[in-house]
Amino acid sequence: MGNLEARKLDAAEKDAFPAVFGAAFLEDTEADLTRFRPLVPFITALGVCDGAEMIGVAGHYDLTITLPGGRSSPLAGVTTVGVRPGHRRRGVLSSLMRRQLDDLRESGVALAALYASEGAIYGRFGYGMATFENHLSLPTGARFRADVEIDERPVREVARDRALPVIHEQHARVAADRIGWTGRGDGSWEPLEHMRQGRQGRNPSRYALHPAGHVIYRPTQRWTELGPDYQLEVTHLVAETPQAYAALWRYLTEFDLVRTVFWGKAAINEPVVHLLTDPRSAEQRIVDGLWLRLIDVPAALAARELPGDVVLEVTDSFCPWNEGRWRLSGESTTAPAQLALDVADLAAAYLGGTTLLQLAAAGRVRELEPGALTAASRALATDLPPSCPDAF
Ligand SMILES: CC(=O)SCCNC(=O)CCNC(=O)[C@H](O)C(C)(C)COP(=O)(O)OP(=O)(O)OC[C@H]1O[C@@H](n2cnc3c(N)ncnc32)[C@H](O)[C@@H]1OP(=O)(O)O
Repeated sequence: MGNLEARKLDAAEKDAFPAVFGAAFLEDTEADLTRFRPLVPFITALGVCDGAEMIGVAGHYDLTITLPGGRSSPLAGVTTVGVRPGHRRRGVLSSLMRRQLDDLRESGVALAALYASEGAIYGRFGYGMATFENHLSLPTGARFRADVEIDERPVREVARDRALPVIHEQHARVAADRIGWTGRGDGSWEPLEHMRQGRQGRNPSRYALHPAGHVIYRPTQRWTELGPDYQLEVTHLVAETPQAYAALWRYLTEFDLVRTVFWGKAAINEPVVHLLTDPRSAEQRIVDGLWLRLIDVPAALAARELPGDVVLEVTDSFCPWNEGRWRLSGESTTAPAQLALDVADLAAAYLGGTTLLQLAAAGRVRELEPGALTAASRALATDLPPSCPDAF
């Protein structure tokens, strides 16, 4: 194998991009590639070639993310990372990550985030687990408490093209104050959502609108000797009020033929559990969600406008420009460090999804001056945990 240097792909080279990504995920039939191609124009793509053959790719979308405090920050939504089987464990991914983070730094983006296919891949590149998601299942017929208030205006099934404008408006209003929610301004959301529909034999999505919320879901039809055993898989559920939220869940849990409603991207504190007479009827499993990378530590800290003034000693072996002492405000300092941590752990705590106290309990954060750990942990913590309902 020759030179493994990653480089930016021009428009013509990007034609090869879907086939490499598809090969990496063993999803490269013509139908797979056709579904994926409309996304390519939205992706800033990097590739690694072995001679004339492209063997590895990585890309990103230009997204935004809502930070604690309500500010929206640019976010590189890292996506479509893959190396062809037969070319792995020789540094192709490392070369792609190197180039991607260098390019993003040069373009002035302070944050990158991704969903990891496997949990052991991205920590070495300075990504930390910043949000968690809840694989939540509810049996249909789960009873709501008698005092739950429901916005009784009807929920209606609507065709995709009529639903999307309403969905985008509702999402934008709600996303503005939900920590971790990504913005859809680059136009990639619609082709992404469309691409997922037929993926891995899934049924098309259905769109149900309420005047103050919506749910997008996919049914799976199954019949057993005892009758129907359908599942509804929610992919998006957005409500502008608690009463609309209750209306959407009632809609989902009262479906004829359906036995289970599943949502893989529920929040870890998903309010539906508090609507139920028997909260145990909700099955919940917490897994990692967004992995966040602070590409520019001082800019990222400044964007959060944190209270308190603790001095952090940050290590970052993959992006050494971040190493050094930083105040929580993002200002560089020569004052003695009060807390020492790696950039991946600062990223994990950055949106409030993990606290520094939790990380310290695992030995990942060292307190150098008494009191500094609690002060910094409180400064970064948020009242509600972050979540991110969009996949990319
Ligand atoms: C955001 C997303 O798109 S996530 C999707 C990621 N893609 C996939 O899962 C598709 C299937 N897998 C692949 O295409 C490849 O195996 C990749 C992209 C995960 C890794 O590519 P490679 O070129 O083999 O990685 P590379 O050789 O640069 O490995 C760098 C280091 O990460 C480690 N590593 C790589 N992949 C994995 C893994 N899946 N699990 C654990 N460690 C891994 C390597 O062992 C190596 O460690 P070292 O530095 O200690 O030797």
